[in-house]
Amino acid sequence: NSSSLYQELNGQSGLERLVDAFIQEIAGDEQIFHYFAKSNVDRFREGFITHLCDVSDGPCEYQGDNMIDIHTGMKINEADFNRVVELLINAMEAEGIPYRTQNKLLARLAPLRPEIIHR
Ligand code: HEM
Repeated sequence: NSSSLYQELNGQSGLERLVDAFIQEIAGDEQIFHYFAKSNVDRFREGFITHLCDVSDGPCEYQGDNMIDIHTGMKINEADFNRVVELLINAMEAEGIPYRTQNKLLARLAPLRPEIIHR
């Protein structure tokens, strides 16, 4: 299969729509929103889009801080990590991304978990 995950996610405009839907999910979630209460949404949006573009083999190189540095001090537990994954799945559902494609993206994000929780 020569088509990249980035293409399956409908490229740059698809990632922009996905991250906008993800931000909506976060904004409406009592369990998670407080983490982002003082964050710059535009910066998060740009960084998260570029990071997803990079991990899905798109034409981007994420040059932001690494996952450990960004999430250090947040003390994210497994339940909250899992909730954020759920919010991302909700966003992918809302965007009509096929189940198989959803799972491919989740499989690329799952290995990052130890860099994000208990920091
Ligand atoms: C696989 C899961 C995750 C990935 C790939 C990820 C990735 C990222 C990236 C790329 C950014 C930086 C955007 C930028 O400024 O360049 C970011 C920021 C952030 N992440 Fe995560 N994240 C994940 C899970 C989580 C979880 C579970 C939480 C909280 C429960 C969280 C909370 C935050 C917050 C609050 C920021 C903004 C920090 C700031 O204001 O500068 N993240 N994340």
